[in-house]
Amino acid sequence: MSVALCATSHSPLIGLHDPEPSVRAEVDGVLSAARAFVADFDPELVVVFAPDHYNGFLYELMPSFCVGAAATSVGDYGLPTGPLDVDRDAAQTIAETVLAAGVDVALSLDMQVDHGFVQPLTFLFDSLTQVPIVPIFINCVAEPLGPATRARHLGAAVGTASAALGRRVLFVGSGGLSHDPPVPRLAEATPEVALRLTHGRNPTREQRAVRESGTVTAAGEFVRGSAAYRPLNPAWDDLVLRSLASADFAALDEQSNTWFVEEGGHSAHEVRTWIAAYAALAAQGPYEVVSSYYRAIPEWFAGFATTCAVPR
Ligand SMILES: O=C(O)CCC(=O)/C=C/C=C(\O)C(=O)O
Ligand SMILES: [Fe+2]
Repeated sequence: MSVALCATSHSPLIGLHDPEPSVRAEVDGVLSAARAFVADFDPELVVVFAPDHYNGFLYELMPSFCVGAAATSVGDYGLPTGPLDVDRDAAQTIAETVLAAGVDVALSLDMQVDHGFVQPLTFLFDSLTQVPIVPIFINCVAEPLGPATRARHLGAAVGTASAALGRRVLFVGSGGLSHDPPVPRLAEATPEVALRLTHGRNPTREQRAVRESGTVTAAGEFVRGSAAYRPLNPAWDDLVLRSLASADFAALDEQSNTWFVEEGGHSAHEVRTWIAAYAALAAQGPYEVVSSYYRAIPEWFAGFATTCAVPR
C-alpha cells in the first residue's frame, strides 16, 4: 500500500472549551485509533490539505491554493510553534506537476500555518517534525472562493504527483463539516477588522489572546443557543461522509458555494480539504473507508468527524 488517508475536523476550542468528559474521552479514543492507523501505515511523506484563518494567508495576497516548500507554525490556541519538517523537493515536484495539470497553485518558500495544519499533526504524530510533510493551503474562508470542484482537481493532481514520488504517502484533510465559528468576513468587517484581515500578520501575544478568548466566549454563547451562528447540521454532515465514502464527489463539489453555507455554515467550505484529500487518494484507484466517526459537538463549534481510508 503506497497511499492512505486520514481526514479530520479541527477545532481551536479543543482543550479550551471541552464537552462533557465522556465525549472528550470518546474523541480522544477515535484520535488514538487514527494515530495507530497512521503508525501502522508508517508514512514516508505526509501531504496535508488545510485552511488558514487569517494567520498565514491574508487579503494582502490571497491565493486559492498554495503549496508550502517551507513552513512555520504560528502557535495559535496554545499549539506548538516553530518550523515544520517540509520536504522542499517533494513540494517543488508536486507544485510543478499540479501546475502542469492546469491547476494554478501558488508556491511559498515561507508559509505560516495555524491550527488548521498543526492540530491534525498533533492528533496523528508526536511532533511537527516526526515525518516530512508537504503543506497545501486551500482557501476556505476568504471570499470570493472559486467553485468547490477546483479542490477536487487540485487533489487529483496532487494524487498523481504523489504516485510518481514512489514513497508511502499519507493524505490528510483538515476541517470541520458543518460549522459556523466566529471567523471574520470581509463583507461585514469594520475598517479595523478589514485592516487586520489584510495586514494583520504576526499579532502581539495580547492581540492573539483577545482573539482567542473571543472564540471561547462565542462557543459558550453558541452552546446556550445564540442565533448569531448557523446551527450544526448532522444530516448534511452525514451526506458529506456518505458521498466521500462512495467517491461521489459530484454530490458535493458541483453544488454552489451558497449551498455549503446554507447547509453547513460559513466554515463548511473547509470540506474542500476533505474533497482534495479524498480526490488525491482516488487518483490512485478505488478506495474504502476503514473507520468513520461523527458527533455534533457544539462546545467545539463543530460537526466533528474523523475518517481513515485506504486503497481497495
Ligand atoms: O482569529 C481567530 O482566532 C478567529 C476565530 C477563528 O479563527 C476560529 C476558527 C475556528 C475553526 O478553525 C474551526 O472551527 O474550524
Ligand atoms: Fe477551521
